[in-house]
Amino acid sequence: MLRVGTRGSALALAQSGQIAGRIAGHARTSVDLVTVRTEGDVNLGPLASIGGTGVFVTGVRTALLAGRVDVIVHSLKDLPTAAADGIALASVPVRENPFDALCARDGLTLDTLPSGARVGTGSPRRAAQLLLRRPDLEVVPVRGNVDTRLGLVTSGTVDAVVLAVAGLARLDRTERITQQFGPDEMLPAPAQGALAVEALTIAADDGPFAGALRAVDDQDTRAAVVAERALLSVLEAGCTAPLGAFAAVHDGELALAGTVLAVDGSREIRDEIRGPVADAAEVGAALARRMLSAGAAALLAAPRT
Ligand SMILES: NCc1[nH]cc(CCC(=O)O)c1CC(=O)O
Repeated sequence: MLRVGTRGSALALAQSGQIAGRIAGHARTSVDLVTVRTEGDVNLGPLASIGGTGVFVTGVRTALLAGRVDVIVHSLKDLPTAAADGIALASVPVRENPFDALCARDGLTLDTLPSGARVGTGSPRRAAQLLLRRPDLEVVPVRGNVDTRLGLVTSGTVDAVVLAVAGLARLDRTERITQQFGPDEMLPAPAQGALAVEALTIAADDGPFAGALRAVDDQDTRAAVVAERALLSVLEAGCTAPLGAFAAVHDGELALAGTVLAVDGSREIRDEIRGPVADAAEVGAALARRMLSAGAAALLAAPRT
């Protein structure tokens, strides 16, 4: 039996159940999904005021450290960049669609939304990139799960919301997408669309599920998210910073694009780099240093309103 710790949201259950089934299949065993309620699920205040996205992770990690579960599954973009003592990133499964999508009323797109249209997002990164291209839009802060946000469009509270394609796909809601953004329109959050499977370090190296965890690990996805998260970490930007990053492996080479913006979309520092897949962390750090030379720190330090 593989005991899998996860948050209890519909999205978390959908993605944890799927990857747990793959790991258990390799280990020829069954799955017990153990749901953990976290501070981020209970407290629906703005994320920045309750300790950032780390609030989703701590409770689930506690279950792992206490031995109540064998592995835990998170959205990798919700995982703080700092490593946790005794816990290993045992597996990074192949990433699904990493990009964001507009889910608007009446089939509207970023180009056809009327001036003053209300677009719901709680993400400074999404807000800044929307306003960079359409300063005439009104960004409305929203929180809650994927269906809650889609419901705001249905009810007419907002004209559109921006959500990760991966989350919409895992919940079978892609029919609500009116425009998929490419990297030129909106760079995703570091590691968006990727999952993280964590295990105790000793178990990841040598436990009964070590082989199965290695079998579902995808090296190209791991290199891409390592580069994206190295950029985030060297820029010392938290999860609420207006920062986007996207890396992919092409012909054996890693290509990474990054952006840092003023929250109101009035300024952007954007750059791209290529480098060896084996040096993913250094590729991300090198791009971060270039962006810092171009003035990124001033944008990240700007007061958030
Ligand atoms: N911020 C919450 C969150 N964390 C992970 C996803 C799903 C997409 C993913 O796996 O990155 C979402 C929803 C969203 O951003 O639309």
